[in-house]
Amino acid sequence: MITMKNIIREGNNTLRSEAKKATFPLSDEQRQLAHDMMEFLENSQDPKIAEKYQLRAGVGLAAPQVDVSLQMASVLVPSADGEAPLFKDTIVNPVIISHSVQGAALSEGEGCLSVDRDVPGYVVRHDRITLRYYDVDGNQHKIRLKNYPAIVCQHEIDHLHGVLFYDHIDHDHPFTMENEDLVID
Ligand SMILES: O=CN(O)CCNC(=O)c1cccc(Cl)c1Cl
Ligand code: NI
Repeated sequence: MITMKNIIREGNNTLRSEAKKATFPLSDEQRQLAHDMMEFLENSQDPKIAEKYQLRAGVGLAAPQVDVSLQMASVLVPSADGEAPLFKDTIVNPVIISHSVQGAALSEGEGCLSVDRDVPGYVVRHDRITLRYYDVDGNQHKIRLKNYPAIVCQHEIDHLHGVLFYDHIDHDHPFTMENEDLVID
């Protein structure tokens, strides 16, 4: 199972590299990694398991964060009411093919398992995206996401291109937003 010791931190070059595009069929090792990444997210969102293994909670995890330079990220965005997740899948070779002009940022800012410090500020992203990706079986998907799930997928896609959330924060005006941009609770 993946635990915090498997997650690389700032200073490791893999985190700032362009991850390699996956080719299909994925190797057994790559399929196992996808399983392990999703399992980590489920574990990290279970208070008992997270406490037992000292896991920081996450709603996404990208392969570069476990030192694998591959364009693959698992996303598990729970719903507020404990029903079906807002989005759950492992996205391979994801591409944002269109997006809203309107931006959005989480009111709480963002955090990252690869960044061992709080970096306050609004991370302004696209509020709505059309995402094309492949699942681990090589099936192509084209989906539209908005608000929280859209923001999480953008955070993960950034990891595949060596970008970290605080790269988007304007450190002179960390909590300034354009008029039309949304602040999401
Ligand atoms: O790349 C994934 N992580 O670093 C896992 C830890 N961070 C989060 O779960 C997280 C927290 C807040 C906002 C966003 Cl957008 C995300 Cl993604
Ligand atoms: Ni992250």
